[in-house]
Amino acid sequence: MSNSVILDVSNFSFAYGDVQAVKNVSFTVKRGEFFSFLGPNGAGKTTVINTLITLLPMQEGTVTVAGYDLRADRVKVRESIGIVFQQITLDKDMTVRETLDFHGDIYGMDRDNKLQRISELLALVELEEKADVLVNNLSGGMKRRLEIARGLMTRPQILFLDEPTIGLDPQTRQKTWEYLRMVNQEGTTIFMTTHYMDEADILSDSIALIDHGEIIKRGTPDELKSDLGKDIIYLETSDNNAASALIQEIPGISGIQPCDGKLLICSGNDGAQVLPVIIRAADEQGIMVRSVSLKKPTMDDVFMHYTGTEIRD
Ligand SMILES: Nc1ncnc2c1ncn2[C@@H]1O[C@H](COP(=O)(O)OP(=O)(O)OP(=O)(O)O)[C@@H](O)[C@H]1O
Repeated sequence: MSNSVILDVSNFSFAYGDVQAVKNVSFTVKRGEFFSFLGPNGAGKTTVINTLITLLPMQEGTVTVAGYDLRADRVKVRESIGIVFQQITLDKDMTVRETLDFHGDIYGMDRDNKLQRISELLALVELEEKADVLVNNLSGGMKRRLEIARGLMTRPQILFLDEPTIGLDPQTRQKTWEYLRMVNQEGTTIFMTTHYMDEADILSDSIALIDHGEIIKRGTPDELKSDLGKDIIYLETSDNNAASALIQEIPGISGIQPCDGKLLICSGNDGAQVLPVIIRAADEQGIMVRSVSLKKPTMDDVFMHYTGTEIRD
């Protein structure tokens, strides 16, 4: 394994009885990278992350985390990682400071190191003024920040976050993104699962798209978007099948597929020039165009293109 690879997943599969949740997945994450696992509900994200953080037993394949084998060195893996779960897992009867202190004790941190880290982390997540407030009396966003701080107590090499902003309001999501960026800039590798397109787009150096237990695409956000083409056209017609066959023949069209009653058309050329050609071709065949929209590719379009569906909430 090269030094720059901190997570190496090779031919990993996982089944819950008859349900094959993850199918022969392979990928690597580089040290220092902000990596996102993006996929709809039920895609297999939590199964992968829970295996990597040793909550689920390792089934098929080979995985190394921070250089440690996930089967042979589970304790070493645990010592190398921090975890922020999908659900809030804080003890509501502890104060903010006690939460961090207790976590340090569980991991056997010496007192000086622990106190130093608590003060650094309270500053990082801006909870200094809440240090002696009970968790029960914190807002949802503050709780999330405290969980991030707790995940960082032991200076993990990788911080794993499962849907870190689920259920948060837009402002608190933005704030959480800021903290995660800071953490990453301090050198911690981040492995995040999310089903929010914007979150993956804005934060990640690298994204793996997962659906039905398989990785269907990997790349930087820019690569994923530009791979779709220059422009995206959504078209609804009186006969989408016939229109699709027609449009495929038009030069510059790099992809076309049905999506929620419309056609998602990827154009390698300027969409504003391609669009009149499409409409004329449809008109000549007696196909009525009911609606049309033209836009630059976003992560939503990337997802629609590769899964043929919108994110399922
Ligand atoms: N304990 C379990 N027993 C049986 N099947 C399970 C169990 N946990 C998950 N599954 C199934 O495994 C598949 C993957 O689920 P998983 O929770 O990993 O997906 P996910 O992408 O994390 O979804 P979400 O975004 O909803 O958390 C789904 O089909 C799910 O129904």
